[in-house]
Amino acid sequence: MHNKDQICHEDYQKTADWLLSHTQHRPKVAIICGSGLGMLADALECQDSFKYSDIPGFPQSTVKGHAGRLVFGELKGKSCVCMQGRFHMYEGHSLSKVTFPVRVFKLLGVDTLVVTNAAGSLADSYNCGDIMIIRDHINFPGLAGLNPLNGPNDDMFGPRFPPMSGVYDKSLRKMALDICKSMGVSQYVQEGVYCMVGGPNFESIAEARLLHRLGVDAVGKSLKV
Ligand SMILES: O=P(O)(O)O[C@H]1O[C@H](CO)[C@@H](O)[C@H]1O
Ligand SMILES: Nc1nc2[nH]cnc2c(=O)[nH]1
Repeated sequence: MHNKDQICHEDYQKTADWLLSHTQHRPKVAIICGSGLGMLADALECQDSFKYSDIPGFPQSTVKGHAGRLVFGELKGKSCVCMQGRFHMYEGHSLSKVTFPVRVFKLLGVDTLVVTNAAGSLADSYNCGDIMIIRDHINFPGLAGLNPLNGPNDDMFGPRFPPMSGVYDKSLRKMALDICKSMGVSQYVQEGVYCMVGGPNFESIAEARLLHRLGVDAVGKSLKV
């Protein structure tokens, strides 16, 4: 049994099957391109690209500047899939819609997810335009009970009580930092704690102070895990 907001396994599978029958790519890596990063998808070679509105079951992007396209292709010879635009809670999507693509990616065979988004920095040492690699997160809506994992658990996607202690893979974080060093841009790269808030308003000064005191380095309205 599920209510009208809940999405069942067959719904994810239908979308995954549609995609698998419309592209030869079999990506192991998915990249969610946040605001301003959609051009990364344009760099993929041998592209197969689908408008979200053409993909059965896919939510629609309403944010200005988000192209609303799913792009399959090769990056440095590796097959990957990029979301040009993500879904946010403040757009009115249920959390199961916000996370719908990630579960579809799992069914496509993806085992590595790269999430990116625009965020506001709170750490004293950060400069405007810096890139922060996420080491850990605080999911404020999640702490208050607004969690995409609410409802019956689908064991195919993971356990009922998933640990959150190692979700931002240490070796991938090190790899990202090493690459930035080799490119000579490591002075713009930080590692820190990301906090998700519901939005759509930006934080008040008191809220920003509170988050800073809680150890938040960057804040945004994009759900991570
Ligand atoms: O990069 P995306 O996912 O668009 O999200 C970021 O940009 C939005 C507007 O500032 C916020 O939702 C923030 O999290
Ligand atoms: N302060 C702040 N800056 C942002 N930049 C992009 N998203 C956000 C946000 O949610 N808060």
